[in-house]
Amino acid sequence: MAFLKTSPTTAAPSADASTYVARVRDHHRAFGRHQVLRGIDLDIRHGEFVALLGRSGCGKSTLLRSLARLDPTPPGEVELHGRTAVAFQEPRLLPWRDVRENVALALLNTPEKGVRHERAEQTLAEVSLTEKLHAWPLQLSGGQAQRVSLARALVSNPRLLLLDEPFSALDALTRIEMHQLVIELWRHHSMAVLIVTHDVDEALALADRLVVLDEGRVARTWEITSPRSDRNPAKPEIATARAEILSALGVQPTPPNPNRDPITGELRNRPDDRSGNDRGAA
Ligand SMILES: Nc1ncnc2c1ncn2[C@@H]1O[C@H](COP(=O)(O)OP(=O)(O)OP(=O)(O)O)[C@@H](O)[C@H]1O
Repeated sequence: MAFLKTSPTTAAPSADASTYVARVRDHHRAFGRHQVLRGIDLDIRHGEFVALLGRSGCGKSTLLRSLARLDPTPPGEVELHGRTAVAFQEPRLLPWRDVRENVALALLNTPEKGVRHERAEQTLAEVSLTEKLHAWPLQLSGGQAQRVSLARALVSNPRLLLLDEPFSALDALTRIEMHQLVIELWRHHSMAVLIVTHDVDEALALADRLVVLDEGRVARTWEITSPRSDRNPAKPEIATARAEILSALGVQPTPPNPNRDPITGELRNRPDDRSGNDRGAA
């Protein structure tokens, strides 16, 4: 049974306009004489969850900004079929607006204030923040602020949600909660997601396809076919992909510890624990 399929191709399989939400073709981007993107080819299909990895400074955020239309892109290089929205590592909330207003501000094209507020309230309920509608951003925890940021991105019902290292400032347990939340939101909204992350395990836990950038191009992609509930890093298939991805990133892989809980990261059995509590029925 193939849990995991690795692909040596340099780009995603091509798709026609009805199947992709974004198509990037031979995309270049330079800052002065510094050429950052050198011919990116990437398709993102509707409803797909893609993780973008690469060494620091390789151009991940630059590509994300092109997809978000935050930077100018040459005609034909970045084609989008549907609305995009972005959430960044820092929640970037306006401190002088309450939580509901921060989310409603993403609906500037909706003239009726009551409708904006109603949609903001619905989206904040999806991220379990109904009780914080009238809180100020400074009163929120880091995880709550990031939930507001997600709600602000989702309220316009994007077809492509772009996440730029959204969880890297959060503690381990909050990150796990946020992973579960993002998967729920992704399923519920039937949108595509592109997440930029440095964390290979996060990418393996979340994404259907992992894309590694190197020297301004797509160096390699991995298609992950196993269900998310079955992506234990100790499994040989996942461990192999992990090692390949780390190698593509130029990192010496460390073997996964079979005694470490894949979800919480905690050690389940110490080496000297001979109680057999965790061995199950023979
Ligand atoms: N507005 C800008 N002006 C000049 N140089 C820029 C600008 N934005 C990005 N760069 C440069 O482009 C390169 C790629 O930056 P980018 O932020 O896309 O990398 P990254 O892969 O997201 O890095 P990291 O993982 O560290 O966040 C870097 O060398 C960066 O200094």
